Amino acid sequence: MEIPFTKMHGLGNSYIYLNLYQFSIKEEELPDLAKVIADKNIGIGSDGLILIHPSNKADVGMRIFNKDGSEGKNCGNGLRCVAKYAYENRLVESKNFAIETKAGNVQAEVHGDRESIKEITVDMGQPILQRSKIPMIGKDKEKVVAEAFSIDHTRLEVTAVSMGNPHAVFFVDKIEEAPLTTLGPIIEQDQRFPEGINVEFVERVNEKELHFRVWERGSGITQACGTGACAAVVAAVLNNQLEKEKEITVHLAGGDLFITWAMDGRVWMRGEAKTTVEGVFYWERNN
Ligand SMILES: N[C@H](CCC[C@H](N)C(=O)O)C(=O)O
Repeated sequence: MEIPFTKMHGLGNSYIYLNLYQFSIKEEELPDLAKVIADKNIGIGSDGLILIHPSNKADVGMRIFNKDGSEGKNCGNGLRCVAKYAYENRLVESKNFAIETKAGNVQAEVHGDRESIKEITVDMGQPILQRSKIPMIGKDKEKVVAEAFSIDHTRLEVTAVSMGNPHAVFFVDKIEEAPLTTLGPIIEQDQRFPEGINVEFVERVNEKELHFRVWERGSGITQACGTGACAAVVAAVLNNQLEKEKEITVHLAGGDLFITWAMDGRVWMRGEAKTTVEGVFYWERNN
């Protein structure tokens, strides 16, 4: 099967993008396709697969699949890339339009002209803070903020935030000492998170900056995570480390994102999106 694709990334968080306005693929084939296409040896190599599809709920639709073939419900870096692709390829005419995700619609705006889009702003909506909606098991109190969380003989404090997809945020004194590779995969699968979890370690630099590293559910360490950066800023405000309404620079491994948790409760994300490769993937279903 010949599959036309575009590889794009947001701060090094790369996905293979398929334009389902051009062709279709069976639903049951998507997890296997995501695993193969994201594999650097037998596929193209990326953090996962993203579908850009016609929508009857918004101007354009996005679905995200992780490296392991599991489907996520939202993807901040993916949303910026989808917005760039949709505007450049005239799937939408306006610079400001709605994108459907499995977590609901978001509003995106591209900045710059069609030939040179500088950056994209996305209204990521309100974070979800109620334990049972993260989801996280335990006594269902309003929020999970700096809750004692022991794992693998290590005592941590977790703040849980959903941006349509679940995030466990842990504050550390020095980001370079964050136990990302040791505790990331264990926390991802911990039974306290019935649907798994994206894991972020965050260091507060000052009242307008955070350092950030992530172990993603279904993809492992990535260079950046847009929904994770939003969750980190929300968690920092909840822990009285930052204030609402200020634009925070989140320093991720792959670069900077600019996040604001506005007084009305909505989270705004601003950042780049890049196209790196266009081509055809030759998929033999048995590999
Ligand atoms: N990299 C994405 C998040 C992927 C989330 C996915 N790992 C999951 O929730 O299962 C981002 O930029 O927001």
